[in-house]
Amino acid sequence: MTRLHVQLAAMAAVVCLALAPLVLNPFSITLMNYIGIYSLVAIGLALLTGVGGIVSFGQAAFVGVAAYATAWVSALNGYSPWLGLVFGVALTCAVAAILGVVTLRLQGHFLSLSTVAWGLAIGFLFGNVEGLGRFNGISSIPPIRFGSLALVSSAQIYFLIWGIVAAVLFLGYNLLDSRLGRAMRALRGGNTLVESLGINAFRIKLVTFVIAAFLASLSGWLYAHMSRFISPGPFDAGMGIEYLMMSMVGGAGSLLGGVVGAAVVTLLKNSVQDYLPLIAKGASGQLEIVAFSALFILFLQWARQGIVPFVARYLPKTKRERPQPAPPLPRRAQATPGELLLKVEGAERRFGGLVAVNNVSFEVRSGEILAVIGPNGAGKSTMFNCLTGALRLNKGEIVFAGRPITRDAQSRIAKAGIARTFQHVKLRPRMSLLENVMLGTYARTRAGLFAGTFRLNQREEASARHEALVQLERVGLGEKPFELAGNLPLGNQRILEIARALAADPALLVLDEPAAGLRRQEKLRLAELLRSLRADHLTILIVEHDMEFVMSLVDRIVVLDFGSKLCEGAPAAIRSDERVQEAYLGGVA
Ligand SMILES: Nc1ncnc2c1ncn2[C@@H]1O[C@H](COP(=O)(O)OP(=O)(O)OP(=O)(O)O)[C@@H](O)[C@H]1O
Repeated sequence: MTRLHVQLAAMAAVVCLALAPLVLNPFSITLMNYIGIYSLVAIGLALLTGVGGIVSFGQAAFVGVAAYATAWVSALNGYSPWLGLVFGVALTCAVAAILGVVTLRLQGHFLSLSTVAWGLAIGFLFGNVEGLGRFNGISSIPPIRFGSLALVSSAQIYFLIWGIVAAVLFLGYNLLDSRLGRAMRALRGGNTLVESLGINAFRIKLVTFVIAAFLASLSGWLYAHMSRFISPGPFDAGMGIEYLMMSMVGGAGSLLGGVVGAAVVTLLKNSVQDYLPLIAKGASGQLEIVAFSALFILFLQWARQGIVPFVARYLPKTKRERPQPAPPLPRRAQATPGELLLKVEGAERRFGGLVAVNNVSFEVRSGEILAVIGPNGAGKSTMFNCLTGALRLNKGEIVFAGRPITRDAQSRIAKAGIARTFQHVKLRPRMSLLENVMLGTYARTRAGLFAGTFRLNQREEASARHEALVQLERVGLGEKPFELAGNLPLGNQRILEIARALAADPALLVLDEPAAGLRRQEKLRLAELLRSLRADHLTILIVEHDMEFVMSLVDRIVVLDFGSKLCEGAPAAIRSDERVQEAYLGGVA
């Protein structure tokens, strides 16, 4: 399947949607309108929950904020619904930004629970504010107007609703395929991965959160002016759960899944309401919820990943063109070989009473490969994490390229030129090799939200794509750039991480046990790659267990034992040092 096929399918869908009001009865058109309105919220949730991994139960509250805002502006104060749109969107985004700043630093379940809390709180607010009509709501909301044309009938507002849904899908897919979108898709890999790429994880979460709220606000605005009456019910916590259900049914992480999920849940609910009274006379009110929940549980059992990803598995994959040469991305000024690049002075890190790193000092000079070795628990990883900003030192100082970085955030350290790999590989398995490596170019590129959504980033994207391909070829993985990273064997996954780090154009490459879990042939390939990188004057700091691997590769070695530096020197000297043999090498030396 080519890009042309995808475009033709999208055009066919647009034509079908455009013709639908001609063949559908008014009831079905109204149902379609609701599906469109719900889709906007579910697309936002696909971004927030499916892509970003932030489970929110509170989106209905954002729909409500915009619906009440526009009703207040237009019905209670007599201004245009368009002013209501501006006010509703601005207010919702502001509320989301404040809630996001307060809650998005929470981790895991606590974050989701906080969405329940504010979802409930905002929902209750609507029913208790005198000026918003309490539980009676606000009526006589005017219709949206285009000049003299008022969108009164459901067939009239249909085109506006679905026009917005189509635009949101188009722009949303542009966004996902951009620098910012890739950063959003990396969020599920955890903060450490994201920050190690020079990305401010909190800022990306906040942007994603506000975008989802923005889409909910569009939905709220349309809802208020379509139904012309609002009350707290449609914005309560129950509806918040339903939106989440829609995005999961359609396929969390798939924007199109948001639309499919909204359609399936709305139609299913409608059918349950229609047919249940025939089966259980009299008790249908409560049974409806039971029947609906049972269907959802069955769905979770059998098609957990959602409808769109399930169907997509059986469709032919879109063929992509190999990236073409493009103007290179900016490069950083590299230190001259032999120049002092990194200086660690009196580093100390404690965990409670345990001193994991104790008064450790060493230097790395530009162009060399330095290994930090030591027995299990010697403090290598802790030292490594302090260097990259994942942990803070309790005492001591780290100076990189002449600048103290001791208290810098991880993303700032990454931007300064330290690129890392992980002991336990951190890749995005559902992203291609090329996209994984493109993540490494984040700090070298600039395109933001606007440029990404409106495709004003194409020159920079072409450069980033080509840079990623160059790095893939450099490490020997250039043959199948569109393969999914999760399909690679472990050895190649480790090498792919190195390519991603190289795409950042680092001044210092830090590798955390790169040979762990590799077979002999894979280790030889890795050593060959690292030698070729040294030939390119790259500076490498390596934490490794495999002595054979380290001895034949590196220029100097620092040995840690029980958190302290035991000694430092060339591999031959370290190999023959009795203290090292005793502490660590044992029979290997
Ligand atoms: N987050 C933590 N909380 C408490 N103790 C920790 C933490 N991280 C590490 N430690 C302790 O600090 C000491 C040094 O651990 P570290 O992981 O840095 O050693 P290492 O040399 O990397 O070991 P390995 O080779 O097994 O990875 C160990 O005693 C470890 O138990």
